[in-house]
This record gives sequence, C-alpha cells and structure tokens, in this order.
Amino acid sequence: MQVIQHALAGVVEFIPRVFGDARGAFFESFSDRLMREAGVVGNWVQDNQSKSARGVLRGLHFQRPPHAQAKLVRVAAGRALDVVVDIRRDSPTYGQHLAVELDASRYNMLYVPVGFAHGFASLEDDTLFLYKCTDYYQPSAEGGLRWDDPALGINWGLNNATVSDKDRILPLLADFDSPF
Ligand SMILES: Cc1cn([C@H]2C[C@H](O)[C@@H](COP(=O)(O)OP(=O)(O)O[C@H]3O[C@H](C)C(=O)[C@H](O)[C@H]3O)O2)c(=O)[nH]c1=O
Repeated sequence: MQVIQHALAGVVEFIPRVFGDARGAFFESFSDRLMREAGVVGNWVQDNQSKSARGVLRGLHFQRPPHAQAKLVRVAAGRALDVVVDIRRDSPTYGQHLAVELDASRYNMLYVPVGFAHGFASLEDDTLFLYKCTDYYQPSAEGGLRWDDPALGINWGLNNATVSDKDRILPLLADFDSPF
C-alpha cells in the first residue's frame, strides 16, 4: 500500500494494493494493521455511506469534542473532490485546506484527523461516498464552515453546487470559534 503524508500535518492518503485479474479487481478497503503501520490509530465505530448526483456538495462539517470524529473516506463509485480544512487553533496551517480527488478507479482513500472540517463535491452522478468514523453521530455536537467562504479559497471544481439548506448557513471562518 502506498502512503502519502500530505502537507497538512496528520492528513494521510492511502493507495491500496489492487489485485486485478480476468474477473475484475480485489483490494483490502480497510486494514487497521496497515493504518497503524502508517501511524494512524483509530477506534473505528461507525461506517457511513452517501450517494450524490454530480454537482452535490456536502460540507464543511465536523463534530465538536467530546464527540469529535476522525474519518477515513473513499469513493466506491464515481469521483469526488474531497476537501479538508485545518481548524486546529494552534496549527501553523490553521484555515488552510487540502483538496484530494477520490476516484473509485484509483481506490485511493484519505485519513481526516480530528481538528479538520471535511466536505466533498461529487464530480459524477451516483458517486458513492463511504467513510469510517471514530465516534458516533451526535447531532448536538455538529459544527461546520461555509463551503464558499472566500477566506478559505476552495476551488470545488463545480459551476453550480447543490447544497443543503443547513450547509448554506454555516459560519464564515472570520465568525468561527474553533473548538479544537
Ligand atoms: C452524518 C450523519 C447524518 N445522519 C442523518 C441526519 C440527517 O437526517 C441525514 C443527512 O445528514 P446530513 O445532511 O448531515 O448528511 P451530510 O451532509 O452528508 O453530512 C456528512 O457530510 C460530510 C461530508 C461529513 O464529513 C460528515 O460526515 C457528515 O456531516 O442523515 C445520521 O443518521 N448519521 C450520521 O452520521
């Protein structure tokens, strides 16, 4: 498995070993042992899956402590531009973001540590987005940042994004008091 330590400290991309043959392909979509060898330790308790049409944008979300979640995200069908924003108060890269294209045909996956807001834009119809979380869903702990905040400067690769009403009213970075 190829491991890429990205510039935002703690964000790690995994490209698993894929076994192709005349029938198709096989890969291990999760190995705690391989994650730990890469320095990623997580008490994975919940798996999520969402399906999105092209142009759907979900995010930027996080859960506040003590329900903060680290995530391991991948795309099982389609393509998505995955974006993480560093919201760790004392981080030298606070407010900076990283965008990684997740592609079902590349099998790549991204580890999003606690202390990051997370979102993605679906680049194809019927994009199946799968992710593991290190804590359970806790609605009262949900927080977020506005996906289109000029201060974040994120190029989502979309002309017209389909966004939930909830996401439209998330705070701008300037008005945000990070819990991390
Ligand atoms: C996240 C979540 C949601 N729900 C319910 C609550 C709503 O009735 C419905 C849709 O939730 P929401 O609109 O928050 O879903 P997304 O906008 O895809 O949210 C996710 O999008 C970004 C990309 C993330 O990283 C988060 O994991 C998550 O916030 O599913 C649950 O029952 N459990 C859950 O863990």
